Amino acid sequence: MRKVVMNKHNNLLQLEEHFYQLVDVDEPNTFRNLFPYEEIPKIAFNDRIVPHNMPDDIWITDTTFRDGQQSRAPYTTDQIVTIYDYLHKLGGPKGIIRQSEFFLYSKKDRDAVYKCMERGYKFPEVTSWIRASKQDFELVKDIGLRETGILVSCSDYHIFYKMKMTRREAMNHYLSVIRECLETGISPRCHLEDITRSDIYGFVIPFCVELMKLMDEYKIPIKVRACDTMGYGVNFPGAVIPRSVPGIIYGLTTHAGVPSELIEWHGHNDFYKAVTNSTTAWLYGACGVNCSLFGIGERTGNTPLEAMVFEYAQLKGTLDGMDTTVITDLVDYFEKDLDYTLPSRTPFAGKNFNVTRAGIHADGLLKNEEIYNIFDTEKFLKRPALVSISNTSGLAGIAHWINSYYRLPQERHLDKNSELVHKLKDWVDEQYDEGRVTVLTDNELVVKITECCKELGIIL
Ligand SMILES: CC(C)C(=O)C(=O)O
Repeated sequence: MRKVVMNKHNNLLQLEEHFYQLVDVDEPNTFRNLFPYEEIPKIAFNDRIVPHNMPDDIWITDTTFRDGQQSRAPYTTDQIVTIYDYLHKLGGPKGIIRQSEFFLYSKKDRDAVYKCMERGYKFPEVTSWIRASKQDFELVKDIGLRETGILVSCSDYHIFYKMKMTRREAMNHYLSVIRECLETGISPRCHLEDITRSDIYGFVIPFCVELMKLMDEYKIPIKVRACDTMGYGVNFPGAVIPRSVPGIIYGLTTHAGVPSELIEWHGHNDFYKAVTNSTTAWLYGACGVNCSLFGIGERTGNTPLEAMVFEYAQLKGTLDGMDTTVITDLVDYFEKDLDYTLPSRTPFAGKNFNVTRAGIHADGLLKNEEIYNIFDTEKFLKRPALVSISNTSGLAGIAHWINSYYRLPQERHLDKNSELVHKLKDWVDEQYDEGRVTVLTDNELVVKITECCKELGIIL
């Protein structure tokens, strides 16, 4: 079959014989050159450069209640509904957080779905994740959902070792399940598990070509979720597939003909690349990136949803109505109600993400907050830039701590010449001279400041 490939401006990119046939190998291709197992995985380059192709509309989808919940104690129904409310508010009226996926396994799972649907929000749309069986497709339909996720693992690790099938058998099996889903009138979202260890041209593209044929036949959208299950994806220009995120997205759009709006990237953070890989997927043609709140997900976690909110704003130059302050409300909710404390250095969310310690930095912060703060964190996250007090804080750091902790208006700001600041600095130095090795807590500082204020006859 001949295949004409155009870009979005209708220019002819390629005219080629369409020969992406399934390569039905006898032995699994485990890409031992890239994944030797007894050695650290390798990143190889062929220097093939893929063009940027960011869709005009990009969005975030959420897996807090699916991949997220898989890796922690289950949320109660009320907790799910509360988090769902927050996601709705965070995503804003344009629904930048477009969908959220839910298990349907137990009555409790289904109750949560009903309660979230009762909210009547357009966004995030409630979608499901099920065992791929006729009975479950009927369940999805009965509940009133439009789309469901189906597992279609695509690497030979899964096909040969887990499913004990050949590629042909796996593909036929997946296609018959997807056909069954379409027969029920439900739109399938195909989770291509372990895509970054799969044979892209020998399995993934031929399979997706078949999916696109089914989509044509049934006139029901079929989504392709590219799952970087083990976090092996890389975004470096010229890296080889299957590790290359640009290469995978290019293959899906250009060779399998999957439209951008039907492609999602699902990343994991095993090599610290979940965020950049997701941004890369956007840049090279996927409309959706699938994320979980605070990155809570299997092992090292998924792409943190809050990070992609800020990636979105940086790429698009606008938040498009997203309310970023909700991120701080969610942090408080997770800490107070779910007893989940985020690592203190977690970007945008951890206790210390915008806390400066060293005296010399605090001095800069005091002169102009922009020197050591990433953006107006008070405006966007209700989190003013802070300095914490330790042996390296210096007078400026102490002055800044008092100004921000007591929220003193600009005209009452203390500077490093203030008597109170000097008194406190003497006390802080004493603490560390006596061998203290930890940072001073807010409470300790407040007690000491109250005492000093009394002595000096000052009211803050
Ligand atoms: C189970 C699959 C779909 C997944 O979440 C992943 O690949 O990370």
